[in-house]
Amino acid sequence: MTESAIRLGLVLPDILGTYSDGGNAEVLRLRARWRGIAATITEIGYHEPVPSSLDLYLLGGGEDEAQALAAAQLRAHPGIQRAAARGAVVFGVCAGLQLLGADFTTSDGVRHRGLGLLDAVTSPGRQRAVGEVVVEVGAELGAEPLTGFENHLGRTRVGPGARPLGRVRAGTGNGDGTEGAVTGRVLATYLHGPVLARNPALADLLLGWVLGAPPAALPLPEVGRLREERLQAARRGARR
Ligand SMILES: NC(=O)CC[C@H](N)C(=O)O
Repeated sequence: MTESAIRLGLVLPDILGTYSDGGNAEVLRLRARWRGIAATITEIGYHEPVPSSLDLYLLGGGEDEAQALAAAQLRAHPGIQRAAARGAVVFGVCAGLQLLGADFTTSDGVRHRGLGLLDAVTSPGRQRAVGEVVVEVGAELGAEPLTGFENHLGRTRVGPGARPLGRVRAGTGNGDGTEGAVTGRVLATYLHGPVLARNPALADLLLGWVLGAPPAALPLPEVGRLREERLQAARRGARR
């Protein structure tokens, strides 16, 4: 990062905005600000140019049709792909995860090309995955279990060019016991919440990638207590 402020890009919030995933940008901005680091959010609307100059791009969830529109738009205006090639961070949620992959097939059976930033392919499952999710993640991603909720039909196969974020302990995730995908600085998950509000360690991991070093600790005991409650509730639900 060369500038003093972190430049966050909220990609197509007008069509990729289900379940308040846009809140992830706000969480990053606040967690930077609480440490005295300025951050700006650029909303990149449909039909607007997609800048390649930002530090971190966020893509949220969306219905099949919105997702197909978004993929076509972002392939035609490859600002994110150019930014990723020079090391910018890209973070996707649900439809965002699916369209960062090589391709995805929507529920009508139509296959769409993705942005090709993740070695992942998505096809429709037999039924929608809806509910709370708990994911165990490894030390390289902070080792804190992830919590969130999911609502998607697609099932995602992560290829050898990427790796899943972790193993599902409750819920469906990718559909094969794994959840999400990561390669280099491109990271994506099925979890809504907004997921970065529920999982501050994941928010700080992304900020650390932008800053070049992990940000200073930010103790917020209330957030920790809420997390513990949600994790316990989801685990209890999974045993039922
Ligand atoms: N919540 C979402 O983003 C849904 C993604 C995709 N349309 C699916 O159903 O699989």
